[in-house]
Amino acid sequence: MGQKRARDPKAQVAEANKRKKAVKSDAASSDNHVSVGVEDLNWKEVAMPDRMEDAEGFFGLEEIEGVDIIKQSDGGVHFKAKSGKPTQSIIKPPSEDDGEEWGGFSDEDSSKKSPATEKTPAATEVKEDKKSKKDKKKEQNKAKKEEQKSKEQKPKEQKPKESKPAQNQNIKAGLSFAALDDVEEDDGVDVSAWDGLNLSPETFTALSKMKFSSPSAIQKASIPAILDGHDVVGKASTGSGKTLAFGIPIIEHYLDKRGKQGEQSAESEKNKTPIALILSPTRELAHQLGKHIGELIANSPDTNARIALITGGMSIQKQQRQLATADIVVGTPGRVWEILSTGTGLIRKMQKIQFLVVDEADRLLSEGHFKEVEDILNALDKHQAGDIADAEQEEEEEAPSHRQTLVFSATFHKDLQQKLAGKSRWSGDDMLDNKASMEYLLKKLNFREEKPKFIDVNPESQMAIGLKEGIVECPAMEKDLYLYSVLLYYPKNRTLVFANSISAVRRITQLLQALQLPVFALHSNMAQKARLRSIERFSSPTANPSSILVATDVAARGLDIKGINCVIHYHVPRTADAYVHRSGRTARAGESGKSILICAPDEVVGVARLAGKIHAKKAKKADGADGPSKKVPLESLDIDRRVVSRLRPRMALAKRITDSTIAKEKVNTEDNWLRAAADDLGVEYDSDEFDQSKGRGRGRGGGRERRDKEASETSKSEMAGLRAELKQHLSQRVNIGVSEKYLTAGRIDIDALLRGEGNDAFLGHLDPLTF
Ligand SMILES: Nc1ncnc2c1ncn2[C@@H]1O[C@H](COP(=O)(O)OP(=O)(O)OP(=O)(O)O)[C@@H](O)[C@H]1O
Repeated sequence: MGQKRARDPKAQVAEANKRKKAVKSDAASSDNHVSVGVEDLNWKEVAMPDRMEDAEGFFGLEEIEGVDIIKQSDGGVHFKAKSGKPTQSIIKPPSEDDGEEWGGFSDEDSSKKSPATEKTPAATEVKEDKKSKKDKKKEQNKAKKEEQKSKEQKPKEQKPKESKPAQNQNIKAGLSFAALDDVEEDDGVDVSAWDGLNLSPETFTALSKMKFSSPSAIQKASIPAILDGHDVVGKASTGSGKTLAFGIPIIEHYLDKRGKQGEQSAESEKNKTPIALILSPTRELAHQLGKHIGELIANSPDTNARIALITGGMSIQKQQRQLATADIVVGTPGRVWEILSTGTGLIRKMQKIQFLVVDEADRLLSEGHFKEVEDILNALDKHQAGDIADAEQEEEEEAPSHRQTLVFSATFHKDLQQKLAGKSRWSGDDMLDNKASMEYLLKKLNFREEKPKFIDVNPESQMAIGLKEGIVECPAMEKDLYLYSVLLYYPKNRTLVFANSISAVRRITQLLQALQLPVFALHSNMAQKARLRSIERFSSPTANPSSILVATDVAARGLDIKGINCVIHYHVPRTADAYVHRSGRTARAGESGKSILICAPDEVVGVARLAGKIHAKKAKKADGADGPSKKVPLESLDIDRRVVSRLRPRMALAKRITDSTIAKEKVNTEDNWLRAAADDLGVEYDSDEFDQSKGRGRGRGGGRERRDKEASETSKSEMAGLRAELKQHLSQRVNIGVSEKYLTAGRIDIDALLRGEGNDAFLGHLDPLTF
């Protein structure tokens, strides 16, 4: 095993005398268990690469062969000769040069300077030093493979408990000395549970550093299948690690390919083709996928796979440049197609990908992305094609693909699932209706195998194990008030609130802002930078722990934000799948979390049906009988009505402020638009006249328009008055009359209030909410 270090001339001088002593005493000993310090080793200068462009990183590097590393209790490292080798073979022999100051680089091989070096027992290694770079690489690869092999053969119980696998991987051939420093600080975890998945040492190191001590069920099942070259359709609950289930095999393929090709020359770098295309339904998810796989790469020593992020809302030119040298492409279908179709030779490059990943497949293959996904798939499979004209040629039967197709989601429709699993036939006739169009795309995925491997690790439930589900019933017109109450009941919780429309997201955000809660918005009408900023502010570790993100379903899929403890459905989700994905933003990676539906009386039946559908299999199993389940999966949460009614005045004021602000914005936008139109026509614009001609205030919808107009006419001073009044309310007690405690302007810590302070009487019965 070889080691490298950065050469430090000063340290050489300082250690010279000490080294002489150590050399003498160790040379006298024939015991190969003797350990020596870093400066006692017989370091050899690393040969310069053939091409000067590759030289960066080689200057000043020295290496040594045949040593084992011994970690010291004080965190430092010592070295000993590998078993069977004498200590002398690794230590620097006493030489006249020892006391000399290092004079910088010279054309001469430093090993030639000292005749003594040539006579040492380590002379064979000096010769090895002169070997061609190619030979060295070969040896390194061989050593790496052997190391990996011996690791796999090693029975588990022989493995040390803590940190060892990471260390073993870190100290492999070819690592820089800086990486060795990392070993000392390495607080990685034992990753022996990943044994048997046939992963590279680099990936072991990365997993250890990322503290992923064991694979999740979907990772354990999918990784070997993908590494074996199968097409895989993977289904597993939200937050169960699906990204790395396909991310790890992609990186393994990258490492393998790199190992076979050796060092990338500048030329091959220019002609390089990506190995994977990962398609995601939303920009945020694409960014997250890139980040997550990027973390794996960053923690994997000597792994420089490049990721190109191809999503809307960002500079096309930059993305085109990134794509030219990318190993992995992650993107949304619209932008990916835009770039592929306008670039030169990009389609041809992309046709060589080894992996096509369709994440959140049931959404990606259905909603809104149909045309672009179809275009991309068409282009990927036209093997003789070099441009779009070819890609758009008439349909022809395509040969099975050389690439692997990996399709992942937490939810697949039953019949879609059966088709993916090859259990039912594709219908050729009805491909034009809506539902069939998804089938059409699935067929277009062009799996390389007749039946992809269908891996469903949680057939009973799509919901995460640590998730608790509750429902709060309230009058239809009081959802705002109940939302506010629930938020107050859960202080110090990072909460994601889902609404069904962009306008509702805007309104709720403003309302909660007026109530002085730390709230951010996320919807698809926001500029991309603002979207990312909202997520960043909501999720950053330094963010207020009570942060609230109000979002449309753009945030429902895939987003992995640490520390979301609670998901609130302000509007009932439109489908059972949407409920699963929304709720899946909490209770991720084995954590616990709560999902709360705020429900008007007329929504209850629909919700019960939805919940029944999701929990059907699980409930049946619990009941131990066939037929409809008797168990109600959602827990009904009672909020003390007295608390709610005390909050009502705050809410009324906050609503008036919000309605006025929104109405003003609306009137301004309308006015600006009409003014511009009148300008274009060369006529004078009079808003009152326009209102009269439009019949504002009369007929259907007139009441609403009148209210909007009135709200928009709230004067500045009236607004200031409302704000002052609200401020006063927020600072007042919401006192039921018994306790001295009160709900303050912010959000009270009810747990703290309950701890030994006897506030049940004040806040009423709170137990059901602590589900
Ligand atoms: N083996 C592991 N051990 C511990 N944590 C893991 C492991 N693999 C992944 N994670 C973590 O689990 C979280 C969820 O992973 P990921 O986003 O891949 O889930 P998912 O199954 O794709 O979820 P969704 O269906 O919502 O998209 C991430 O924070 C990730 O870092």
